[in-house]
Amino acid sequence: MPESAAPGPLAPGTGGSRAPGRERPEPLTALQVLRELDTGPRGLTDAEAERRLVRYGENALPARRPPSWSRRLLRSLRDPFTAVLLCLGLVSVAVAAWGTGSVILLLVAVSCLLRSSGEHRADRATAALRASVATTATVLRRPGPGGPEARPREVPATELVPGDVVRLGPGDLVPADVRLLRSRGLRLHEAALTGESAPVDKYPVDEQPVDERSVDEGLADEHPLGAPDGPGAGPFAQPHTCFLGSSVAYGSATAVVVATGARTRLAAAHAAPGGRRDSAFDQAVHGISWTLIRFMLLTPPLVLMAGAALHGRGLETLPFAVAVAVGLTPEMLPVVVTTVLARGAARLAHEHRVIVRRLPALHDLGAVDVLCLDKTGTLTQDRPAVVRAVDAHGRDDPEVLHWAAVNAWWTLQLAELPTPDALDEALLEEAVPDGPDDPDGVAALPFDPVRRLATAVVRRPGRLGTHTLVVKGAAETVLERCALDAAERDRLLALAAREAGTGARLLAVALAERPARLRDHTPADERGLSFLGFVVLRDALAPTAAAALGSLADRGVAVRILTGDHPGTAAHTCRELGLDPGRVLTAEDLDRLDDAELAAAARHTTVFARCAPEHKARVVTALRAAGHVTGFLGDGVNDVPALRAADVGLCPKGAVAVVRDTADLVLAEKDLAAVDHAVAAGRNAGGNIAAHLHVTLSSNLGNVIAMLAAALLLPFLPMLPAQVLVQNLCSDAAQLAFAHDRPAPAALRTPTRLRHRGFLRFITGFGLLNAVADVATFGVLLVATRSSADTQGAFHAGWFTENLLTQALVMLLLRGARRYGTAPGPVRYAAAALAVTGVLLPLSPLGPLLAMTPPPPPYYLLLAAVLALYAVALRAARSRYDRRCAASAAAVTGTP
Ligand SMILES: Nc1ncnc2c1ncn2[C@@H]1O[C@H](COP(=O)(O)OP(=O)(O)OP(=O)(O)O)[C@@H](O)[C@H]1O
Ligand SMILES: [Mg+2]
Repeated sequence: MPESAAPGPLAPGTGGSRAPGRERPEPLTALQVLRELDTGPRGLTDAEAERRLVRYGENALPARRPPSWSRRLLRSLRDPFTAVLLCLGLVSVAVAAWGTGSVILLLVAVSCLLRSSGEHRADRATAALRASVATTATVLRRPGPGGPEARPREVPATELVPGDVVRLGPGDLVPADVRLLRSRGLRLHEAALTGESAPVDKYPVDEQPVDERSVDEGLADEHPLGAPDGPGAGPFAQPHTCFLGSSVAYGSATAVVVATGARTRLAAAHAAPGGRRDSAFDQAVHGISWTLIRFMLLTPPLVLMAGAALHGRGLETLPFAVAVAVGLTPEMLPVVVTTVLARGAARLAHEHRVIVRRLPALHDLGAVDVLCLDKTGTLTQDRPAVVRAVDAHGRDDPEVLHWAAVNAWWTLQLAELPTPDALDEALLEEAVPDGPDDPDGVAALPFDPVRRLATAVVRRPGRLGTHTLVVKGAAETVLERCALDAAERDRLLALAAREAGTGARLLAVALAERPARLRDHTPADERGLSFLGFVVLRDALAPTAAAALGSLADRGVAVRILTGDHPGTAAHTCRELGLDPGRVLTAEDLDRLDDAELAAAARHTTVFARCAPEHKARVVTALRAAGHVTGFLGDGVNDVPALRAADVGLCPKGAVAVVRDTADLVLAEKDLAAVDHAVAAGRNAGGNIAAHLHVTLSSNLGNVIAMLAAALLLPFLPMLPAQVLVQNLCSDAAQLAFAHDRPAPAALRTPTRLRHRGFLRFITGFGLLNAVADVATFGVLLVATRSSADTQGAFHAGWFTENLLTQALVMLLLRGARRYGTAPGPVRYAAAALAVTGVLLPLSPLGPLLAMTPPPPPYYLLLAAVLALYAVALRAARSRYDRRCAASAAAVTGTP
């Protein structure tokens, strides 16, 4: 292979270096590109592909490789709490408060280490499963130079090399940067590259651009998704090149690989594909974090100013102020979150073969209260079988099946689809029309889920000068294009509805004779057809679908079915699965509703039929806008926009590549019951994270308020900085138990959702209650330590003990007995250990080291009384809170 064939200068195919000075350089023709890459239309030989793999390396983006340890550690520093802690640590070091500084930096280091090891564990747990659903590419390769014809073959996408000839079909990820050689109705999703959400037309250099055609000949009204990208939309605006990071929305193509791995445009642009909006969890945690961080940043200056104004203290209070701010931080939050999610993900992978591709999605899944599902391939097996074929009067007619098979055969042959569509496969199982008396293919427009039609143009033997258009597709779509009067059309629609009502899938078939021509056939030609009949097919239910729907209902997850199929078929499938379909809304109905009306309708509608991809996404968006955390489970290329729109996207094992790449969770077994396990794991994780946050922040906030009050009133510091930090270390260690907690099964029966505002109200209320207990102790201490020799030391020791004991009480009482039952578990043990530490540490040899003196014995009696009162108040407040929550949850959710 000549040096000039290196993909660098050629990729991606503008030939720009040859035409300096010209505005839009003429792109190389397909033939020139093949020659430059030293390959041919039949692809590379196996030996040559191997040589090039050694030379160019694996076709993998640097960003996709698992991150190194150092990178992981650095990444965990980006967490806002960790960053603030780090700043506080540096401030302490700057004012030479070495003790405070080193404790804080130790906290940061431990938190980062624990966190990265959690992530590493989760990655390792899913690595093998990931490999089992890795992306493959359909490539043409030959055994040797003079050997037999090249055959399309699946290889892992990482093994592609420049010069490989690949085939692309609907739902495929573009596996590298490729130049188109041939294409049929190809449209790509380039959203991950350009942000443009509408699919973009792509065509080889030598062909007439599809967008010009569409204006000329009426294709524009066929594609409600809008006009394609114009020129000048950045580095990805090249109609004849498809870039890594995009995926095929419609149509098919044969293309030659021009650049792989790090040499692709995507790698050069340093873009990470598939960036998504914040999920419900991200938003909640983000909101809470920033409120707290504002508080934290405010605390030290407040303490300093108060100290200066009231007691004439100077900068020497800074370490104390910093320690108080640190006391407020839930510094173990990132660790608890990562550990909880990583453990949940590892267990799901191990026990139920579910791959969690984005860790926070697990928490989101726990909060999901509406799950949208597509029908074909998710609830059914997507292995349709032909039952019969009927003519316009419902009589059996083999001719209909024959023409449907002709359409399937020639769209498959001419569109060079890597894999046939399931319906086409079913037709071809009945008959392969490639005998000498069968028609010969001329052109094809493959099926796409927006048009819901596939057309083949054929030449029939003995009919010179005419072409036959063979059209098959959804009943309404085909009938609309037939030359029929309204009454006859209605009669046929009713016939279709009757068949669909039995759960059958339908394909309508129609023909048209047209004078032969050289010019391309377009959708505008699919008019005035003569109707032939229907092919009736049956698609069996997925064996575990009914059970999965049942358990979702038990868990309080409302189910919505969004399908491209006929409303009758969808409703019947629902009934078979034990779900009441109610009134079915069709895409036509949806188009008449504005967003608000749709959100209202989505509350009561279970089935949405005849959905184009955009309709599915619209329903999901409407549900989210109505306040539901919405999941989407789908398998086809028509599900991609909805998967992107949902809070959590899931897909079954058999999903097309782009869906597997978009989904947050992949079920690696063809077993829908795994969804139920995943939801339970999500709620488990969400519940633990929420419990941790509630407990930690309420007691932290209480402590800080009390500490500030004491700092204002006392002539000495209420606690020394070292004491605050040690107390903090003890409670942090105890908090880690939340990462290993096991909620009671009762807690997994409802979605777990963290709401920013409700949460802040909770911690303020319980924080104030905690502060009241602290201030009461403060009074008790002043009385008890009055006669002590070392008043300050005894006061500090007394308060240290009280702080840890209240914290232990909060851990036990605030996480909710209902959610966690009364069985002993990690949190109980941790709380007990914390209480014991609180009592014994000031009495141990460590006490004097931290400048603490044992308080007088009567103090413990008084403290016991304060704690008993506090426990009673805490219990009562928590029960009241639970009752109010239950009432408002019922009012908000209703039955969506
Ligand atoms: N290969 C095909 N050729 C012609 N028509 C087809 C083909 N595949 C599907 N159709 C028609 O288009 C309709 C919609 O198909 P689409 O793929 O959008 O949804 P689906 O697979 O039935 O449903 P779901 O969205 O639940 O997966 C089908 O009901 C069928 O009538
Ligand atoms: Mg599907």
